[in-house]
Amino acid sequence: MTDSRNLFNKVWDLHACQTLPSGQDQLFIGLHLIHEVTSPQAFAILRERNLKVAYPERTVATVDHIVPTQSTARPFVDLLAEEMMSAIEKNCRDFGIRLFDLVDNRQGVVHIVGPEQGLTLPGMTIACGDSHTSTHGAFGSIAFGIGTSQVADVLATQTLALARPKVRKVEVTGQLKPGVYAKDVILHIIRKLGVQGGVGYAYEYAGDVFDRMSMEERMTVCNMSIEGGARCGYINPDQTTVDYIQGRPFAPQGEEFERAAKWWLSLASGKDAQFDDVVVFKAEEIEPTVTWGITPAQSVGVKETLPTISSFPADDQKVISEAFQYMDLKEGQPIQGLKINVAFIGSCTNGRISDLREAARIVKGRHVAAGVKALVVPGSQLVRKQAMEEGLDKIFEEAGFEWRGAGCSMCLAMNPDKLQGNEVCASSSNRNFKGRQGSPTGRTLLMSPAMVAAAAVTGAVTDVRELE
Ligand SMILES: CC(C)[C@H](C(=O)O)[C@@H](O)C(=O)O
Ligand code: SF4
Repeated sequence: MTDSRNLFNKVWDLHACQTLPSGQDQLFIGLHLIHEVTSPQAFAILRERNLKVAYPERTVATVDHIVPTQSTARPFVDLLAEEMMSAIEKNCRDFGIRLFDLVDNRQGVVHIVGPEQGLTLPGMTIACGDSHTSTHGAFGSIAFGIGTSQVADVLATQTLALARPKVRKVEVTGQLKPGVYAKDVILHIIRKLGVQGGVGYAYEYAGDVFDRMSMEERMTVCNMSIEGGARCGYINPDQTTVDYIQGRPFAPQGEEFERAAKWWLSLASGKDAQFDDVVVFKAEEIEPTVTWGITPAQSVGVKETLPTISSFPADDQKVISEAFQYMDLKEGQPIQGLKINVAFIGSCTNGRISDLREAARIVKGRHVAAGVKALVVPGSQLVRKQAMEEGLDKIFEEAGFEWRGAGCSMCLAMNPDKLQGNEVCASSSNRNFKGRQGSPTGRTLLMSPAMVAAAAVTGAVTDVRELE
């Protein structure tokens, strides 16, 4: 008998304990990841109500947002950061939760660490008090961000009350052009479907382009699902998924692994799988993409000029002109050649080893442009170690980049790494909201790490293909 359910619905059905009177399902959560920003209040709720953590072995903690990337000496200079750090240390101790702290080389950005350690597996439900939890969907899991009170729910019950979203298949067919990366694919999808386009949906990314991608590229795509409004995004598990997981510390081993792998592959949406909606894009139409505005949908191909306000529907014109004003850019101007002040390579979107390799390849033998501050922040301590074994740190440093410790860094600037004044930052991260990078007037241009590298060495937005 063929199963016409897509992966999402198969995995959901397996984890739904019961339907609640509200119409929501009570969903069992296989893996709960926590970090220092959204967990303190949740533990406070537990303490207030005298509750225990139901399955402490199903929660894993790391620290990332507030971690300084230059010196991790304690106590941190920032007292609020020190308070959050001490809180997660105490909470994990008191409630028996595994914590990857700063002296543990498994520490890093939560969405880099889960997959790296083999905690993230296909067919799982994964929750974390962090919107970019969608990253873990790259493995064919249902993975989504939750709010602080839901973090408390998961800690206390290992379940959540949730309404089942619809599922949209987002297909990208054909072959990407050289110089076009996973980041460009997701920026293109968000540009076309909008930041609200995915509201009420889970996205299944399917088609040749995703089939050919490495796990790291798939994570880049799924990471930004939330920026397109989708609750989560996923890619069906295949041999690439299985190969990535094999041998990772928390993954099943030996015969158990073989059994698990068979099951993982069986979860993939079949040919007859049903979807609530299907959209199709052509890979050949995707260009190296750069955001120019204050939402991840406000982007253009590097060879394009910025849009005119009047080309948008009346309803959108206000926010578009607000974007032009904030970014201090003009309608119709080319994006290529726009001067930058800062280049940031890192984050849970693009802070993995393959991202650093690509950026280093562009940087090698070149130098950061005069007046540009450039930093590379590996997503985890293990990514950092791997990069150093490959000599990437030397390539970056010789080119004038700062080589930092692992953390969220300038993606969100809840730590000393911040933009100043109205600096323009070429950034490999995922959000370009007003003030996102730590200065209320700072300006962010999202792009692939290779494009950030190209901008760093030329001092302006540059088509990376011209540096090849
Ligand atoms: C701090 C955290 C709650 C936040 C998120 O939910 O995504 C952060 O990681 C971000 O990227 O904005
Ligand atoms: S790297 Fe950025 S997007 Fe990712 S968890 Fe940290 S702050 Fe959020």
